[in-house]
Amino acid sequence: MVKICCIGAGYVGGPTMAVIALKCPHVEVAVVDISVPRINAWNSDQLPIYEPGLEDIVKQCRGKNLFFSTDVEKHVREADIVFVSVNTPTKTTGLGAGKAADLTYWESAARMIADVSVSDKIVVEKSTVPVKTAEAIEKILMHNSKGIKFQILSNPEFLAEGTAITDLFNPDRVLIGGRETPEGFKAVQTLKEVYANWVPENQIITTNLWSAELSKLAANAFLAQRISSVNAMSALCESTGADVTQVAYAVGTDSRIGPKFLNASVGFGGSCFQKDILNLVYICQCNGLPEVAEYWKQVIKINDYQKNRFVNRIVSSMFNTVSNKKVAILGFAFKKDTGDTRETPAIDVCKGLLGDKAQISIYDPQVTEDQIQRDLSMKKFDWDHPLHLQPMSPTTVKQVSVKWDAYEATKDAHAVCVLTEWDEFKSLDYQKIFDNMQKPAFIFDGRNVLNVDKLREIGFIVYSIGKPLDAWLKDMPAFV
Ligand SMILES: NC(=O)C1=CN([C@@H]2O[C@H](COP(=O)(O)OP(=O)(O)OC[C@H]3O[C@@H](n4cnc5c(N)ncnc54)[C@H](O)[C@@H]3O)[C@@H](O)[C@H]2O)C=CC1
Ligand SMILES: O=C(O)[C@H]1O[C@H](OP(=O)(O)OP(=O)(O)OC[C@H]2O[C@@H](n3ccc(=O)[nH]c3=O)[C@H](O)[C@@H]2O)[C@H](O)[C@@H](O)[C@@H]1O
Repeated sequence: MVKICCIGAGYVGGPTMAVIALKCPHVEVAVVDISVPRINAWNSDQLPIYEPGLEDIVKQCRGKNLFFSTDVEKHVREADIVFVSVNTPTKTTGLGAGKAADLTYWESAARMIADVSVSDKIVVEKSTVPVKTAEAIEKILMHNSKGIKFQILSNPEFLAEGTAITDLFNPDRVLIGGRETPEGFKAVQTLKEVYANWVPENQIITTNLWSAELSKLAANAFLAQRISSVNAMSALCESTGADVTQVAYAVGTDSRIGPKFLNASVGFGGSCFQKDILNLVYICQCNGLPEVAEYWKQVIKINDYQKNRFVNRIVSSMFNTVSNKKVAILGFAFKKDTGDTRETPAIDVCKGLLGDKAQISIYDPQVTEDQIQRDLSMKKFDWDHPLHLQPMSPTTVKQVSVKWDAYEATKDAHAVCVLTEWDEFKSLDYQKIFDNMQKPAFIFDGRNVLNVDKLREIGFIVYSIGKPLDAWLKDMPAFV
């Protein structure tokens, strides 16, 4: 029986390995992690991450050919293929701080693999890493290997949170990069055979190592660039009376451009887009390509601009101050169908409003109060380290309260902001919400999910990203 071990039981390691276990009953899969609470949760009824469809698969396979364990060394030693899916955060100090990828966790995993191995292994980069990381990993493994042979493959993951299981079941492609040597080709073939259990062969792309590593950074950069492009247009739409949804539709029907990923928003979030682009920018700078670096940096700048613009729009609409006003935040996760808050635009919007002394009342169907308080008090990039290295008990931000109900959160509020596109926000009773709010009652829709005409009929002053402005908003000084 082929044995697979995955180091890192996170948003990627957990779902990816669960699907491999489901699709390959003849393969034994162990997912290991240094975080005891995380592994305990994987072995319980309350999985550590919320992902539609995941629980069913884990229940089907756990204890049969899918195991979660903190005994990292044992499972690595026994495995034929070792996936490494650990954190690759942005460096916060030292050389490349604020841009470069911090490979501390990757390096320690590689050293441990070299230490404990007693047989040849294929080591697979599943984490997103800077191009040429495989070279460094190879050096660590080779210099510590006591004669054991390792083949390094790059097999970046393209799943998106909230749709991870369907993405893994029907990936647009699986990408495998390896050394162009007989041993390298053989290793690529071995991994290809695993995926071929459910992915059509013509969708399994094989490349050299560097192309695979760079393609992952490139794909995320292209995706984020689309959002920044449409968000840049949204600002122009508001100034001109064009409607960004209509513009995006008209542009997206061009088959060369395509309709997906053109939803204007309060800004993109998630653990990877910003981190990976910053990393790309750093790599370009290190390779003497400042113009290319500047080009990609602009994607982040527009994203920051969009988040600031949203906060400024709220404050300027509300007589230029939100001091002591209650602002209800609907949605804190970085997108719907996930409880993940990493780099969610809600953090920046809330911090911006808190900076203007607002009282904030937050409701999200999947995010806990502890997580929200943690996010609002944590330093930039601290969130992307293993749990046990994060601040233990967050300082409570006093002007923030967290509710378990949208009606409770919006009661007596001066304004409501929709920051995540949860489906349930579309069908709330907005008449009831309006009746219980201070007047004038404002709604700022950062996701363009609400029925603007209906809200205006009820009496709300409505702002929707990239849509023609209410007369009220037009008359307010444009601090945006
Ligand atoms: N979250 C996502 O949707 C995607 C993430 N990625 C990439 O995958 C990688 C992992 O991301 P996530 O799963 O989101 O992170 P995560 O933070 O959810 O999981 C990483 C896990 O690795 C564990 N870990 C760290 N060092 C370890 C070590 N030395 N030994 C054992 N366990 C260790 C941590 O405790 C943590 O549970 C990152 O490089 C990310 O860029 C790629 C595609 C999608
Ligand atoms: O490397 C990664 O981590 C992953 O990053 C993204 O996946 P994810 O961040 O989970 O979610 P997306 O659906 O891409 O959304 C990212 C952010 O962009 C926002 N977004 C997305 C699409 C859109 O049209 N507009 C928009 O504002 C979302 O609300 C969210 O905040 C990519 O889509 C995955 O392919 C990739 O594997």
